[in-house]
Amino acid sequence: MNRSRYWLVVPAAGIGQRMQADCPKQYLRLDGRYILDITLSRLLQHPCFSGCMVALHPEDSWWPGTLASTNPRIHTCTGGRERADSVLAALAALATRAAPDDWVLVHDVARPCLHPGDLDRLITRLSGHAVGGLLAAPVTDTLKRTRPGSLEVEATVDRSSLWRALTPQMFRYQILAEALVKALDAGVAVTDEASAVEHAGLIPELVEGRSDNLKITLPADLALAGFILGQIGGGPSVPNSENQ
Ligand SMILES: Nc1ccn([C@@H]2O[C@H](COP(=O)(O)OP(=O)(O)OP(=O)(O)O)[C@@H](O)[C@H]2O)c(=O)n1
Ligand SMILES: C[C@](O)(CO)[C@H](O)COP(=O)(O)O
Repeated sequence: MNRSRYWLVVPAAGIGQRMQADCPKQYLRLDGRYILDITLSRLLQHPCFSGCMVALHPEDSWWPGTLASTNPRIHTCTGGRERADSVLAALAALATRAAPDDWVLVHDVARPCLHPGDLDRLITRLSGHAVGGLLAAPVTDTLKRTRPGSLEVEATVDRSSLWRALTPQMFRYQILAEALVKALDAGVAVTDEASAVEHAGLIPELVEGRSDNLKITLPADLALAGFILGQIGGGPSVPNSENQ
């Protein structure tokens, strides 16, 4: 019987530099709701989570105005300089509650369009796995490689085994915490959890996810996310009951 519990970690300490808005992008609104509230409420609709840790920027002044801040299931910690530092801070904040073999699902606050079917499939597929893995979407465009620092095409790249890494990324607590520390100590660029786990010599598994699990990054992404949410359903507010 699988006795591992499931914890949710949401890195939300970014400043959204590429969005060029007058607030961090997670505090922009879609249909009147903060992106952060939409993302958290979609995740917490799943009944598996024992708790949720959100990493916030040390100078975040928007959080107290969110719906999520009133939810007793959601806890916060101070994030770090890079995304990986924020994830590690959230894992440290969960250290007294999470067991080594428990699962941690890490999901970008900037991905509000996660489909509940994808979340459910990720959890179901990986629950018996020793390490964990991530949602990913196959690359569908023809890919070009340029010469470094130029726009001259050097080659067309074979895309048949290339995937776009999405979130959630789901790993055993101890494996992930140790892998992140090791990778950061080694100065490895850790843009997602899987890259740290790979650096530790372990093999994450991909679970195919929907390509519309968009990470809001540039100004044009905002309208697109609004459209996608309209298609897949915005979802109700964050449920308030704790699942222990
Ligand atoms: N120091 C950081 C940097 C990023 N993030 C989070 O990591 C996720 C993915 O990062 P990205 O899309 O790059 O967000 P930003 O860093 O906010 O954007 P930008 O790079 O344009 O500044 C986001 O949920 C972001 O809030 C974080 O928690 N801590
Ligand atoms: C974790 C991630 O969302 C996977 O696609 C991504 O790596 C976040 O960071 P990025 O700097 O925006 O690539």
